[in-house]
Amino acid sequence: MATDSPSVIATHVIFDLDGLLLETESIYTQVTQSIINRFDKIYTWEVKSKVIGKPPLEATRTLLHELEISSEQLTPEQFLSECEEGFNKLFPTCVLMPGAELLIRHFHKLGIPLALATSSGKRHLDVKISRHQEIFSLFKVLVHGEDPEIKLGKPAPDIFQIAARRFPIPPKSPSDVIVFEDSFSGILAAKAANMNAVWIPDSNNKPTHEQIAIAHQVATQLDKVDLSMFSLPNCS
Ligand SMILES: O=c1[nH]cc([C@@H]2O[C@H](COP(=O)(O)O)[C@@H](O)[C@H]2O)c(=O)[nH]1
Ligand SMILES: [Mg+2]
Repeated sequence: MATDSPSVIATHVIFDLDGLLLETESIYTQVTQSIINRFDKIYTWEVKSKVIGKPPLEATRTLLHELEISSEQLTPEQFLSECEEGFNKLFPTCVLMPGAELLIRHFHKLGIPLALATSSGKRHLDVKISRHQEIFSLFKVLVHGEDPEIKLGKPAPDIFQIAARRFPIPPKSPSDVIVFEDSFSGILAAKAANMNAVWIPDSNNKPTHEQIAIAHQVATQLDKVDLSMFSLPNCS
């Protein structure tokens, strides 16, 4: 029988980190551009949209391939090591994305348990959240990209499945989980985990119609997501 009421009743939430909760993507862009300048390359959003969300080595391989920089010119490992100086200087300064704090506190008040699932390595994760300890203390689970249980990074589902398993009381089904992501790799990973995929792409990232159709919902900002489709009250 047809019904207007939503069929999903979400009980658990998993958030991505970079570009979703924290404004770190401009830092990645700035540091990357400073390194590829010597090859006369530009880090466009067309390239960046294929890179974001993947674990560091995989992301760097994609980057160098897309920019046609050969491993004779620069290896992925050399690139990552050159990034460290800029990352160490800039990550501690990163700020929360608009709506992030409001939505996190909204779920917390509703008693919905929260997990963080980031492709970022452990040390970078710690530096990024160092200025935001209070808000990240509301998360029950933190999974970073170097977790030994992760066999494959996003767009594979591993990181979201691991995060779901680690909740003190895990969800009864993956379809009870909402995943919030800013990258298309992350949306594919959430879908592969059979979870609800909510996409908040960067305003510079122009998703195709085919990509939009894959997400359960696409919104411009975290506090503008319509939670009624998951049987939850919206942020006021
Ligand atoms: O311009 C970039 N943005 C993002 C990444 C990669 O994307 C990850 C962000 O993952 P997430 O959004 O899943 O936290 C970073 O750790 C990094 O591996 C990158 O390499 N370059
Ligand atoms: Mg992200």
